[in-house]
Amino acid sequence: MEDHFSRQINYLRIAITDRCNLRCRYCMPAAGVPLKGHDDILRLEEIVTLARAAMRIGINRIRLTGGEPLVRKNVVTLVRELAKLPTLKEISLTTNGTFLAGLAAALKEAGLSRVNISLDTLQKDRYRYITRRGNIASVWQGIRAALAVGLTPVKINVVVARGFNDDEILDFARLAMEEPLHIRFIELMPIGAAAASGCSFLPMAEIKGRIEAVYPLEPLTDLATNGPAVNFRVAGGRGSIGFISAISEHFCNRCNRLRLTADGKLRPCLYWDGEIDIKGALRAGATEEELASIFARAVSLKPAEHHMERGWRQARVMSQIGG
Ligand SMILES: Nc1nc2c(ncn2[C@@H]2O[C@H](COP(=O)(O)OP(=O)(O)OP(=O)(O)O)[C@@H](O)[C@H]2O)c(=O)[nH]1
Ligand SMILES: C[S@@+](CC[C@H](N)C(=O)[O-])C[C@H]1O[C@@H](n2cnc3c(N)ncnc32)[C@H](O)[C@@H]1O
Ligand code: SF4
Ligand code: SF4
Repeated sequence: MEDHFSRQINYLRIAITDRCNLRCRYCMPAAGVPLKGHDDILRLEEIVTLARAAMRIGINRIRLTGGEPLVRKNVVTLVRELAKLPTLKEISLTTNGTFLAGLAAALKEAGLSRVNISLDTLQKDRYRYITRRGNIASVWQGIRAALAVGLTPVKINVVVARGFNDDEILDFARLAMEEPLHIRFIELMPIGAAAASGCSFLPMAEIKGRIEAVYPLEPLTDLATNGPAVNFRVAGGRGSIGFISAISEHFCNRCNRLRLTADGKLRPCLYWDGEIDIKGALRAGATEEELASIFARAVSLKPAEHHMERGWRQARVMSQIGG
């Protein structure tokens, strides 16, 4: 369905849980966030019903996120049920990768198309510092498993902050030379815990400049995605590189998405705080057609662009929105 700014909205990001086994400094406070009660979270069959309704307004790609989507029980069953939706073209997943090794084969078999895996450092001790508890070896096992079972292209999400991990930009670029991985450098957004984390913004032009000084980049258009990244091939490399510059060069003019939070709110935009309580309508007995009209209303409320320069005054943190 087209929105008021002639953008085709065909992609739904579903946060299937607000829980996470990690506490990445730019995403969540150390103590975590107050979690929703069991009854407040959408049940798996409710997620499938809402996804089916979303298909009626032209959604044909779904990404599961969170929180950490792989801590949700029965995530494989959810993927299997979603994969049965006749007009769905793709189901993908954004994960921290720590539980992926044990689930990759089952997820692939259930119908998952591909995974994006978050990894902000290649250093063991720094990984534990950034995530406040994670074990980097488990992420690498997840990456290897994803490649082995064909959850490809495997994309690695690297949020870059000055003085935090920017000394590893070239190490990540080298990874794109050596491995069949798509490495995406992401500008830090001032959402949720980011401001209080002490992490400081590094503009994409600087990140890209540092890479290009060593590794020549050629524009790449054939990567299967309409997402926010601008992509490049690294001359002579096995992988590729993408840049997600949400602040310095935002991509809102080609926005294609809606978000559904774990507690059943539709968010027309990552940044704006306007939310529609679609869970309330679902539990009050709305028909699929009525639910589809709520999705259509969310599309009609999409803003032209974000205003992250105004900072963040909302109660939600990134893990509650799904990124
Ligand atoms: N500003 C903004 N950032 C987004 C949006 N969608 C995703 N991001 C950010 O982009 C980064 C990567 O997100 P992913 O979950 O991997 O999703 P994606 O980049 O859309 O995925 P692909 O379909 O593989 O391109 C995260 O930091 C997200 O918060 C968006 O609509 N607006
Ligand atoms: C909120 S996480 C949820 C999925 C999963 N737990 C993971 O980490 O991939 C989704 C994405 O948002 C990114 N993210 C979180 N906070 C961010 C921020 N302040 N700015 C930019 N990206 C952020 C994460 O790095 C991750 O790639
Ligand atoms: S970025 Fe993902 S893994 Fe890290 S705390 Fe947020 S939700 Fe958890
Ligand atoms: S910030 Fe909002 S309008 Fe911009 S790309 Fe993200 S969801 Fe779309």
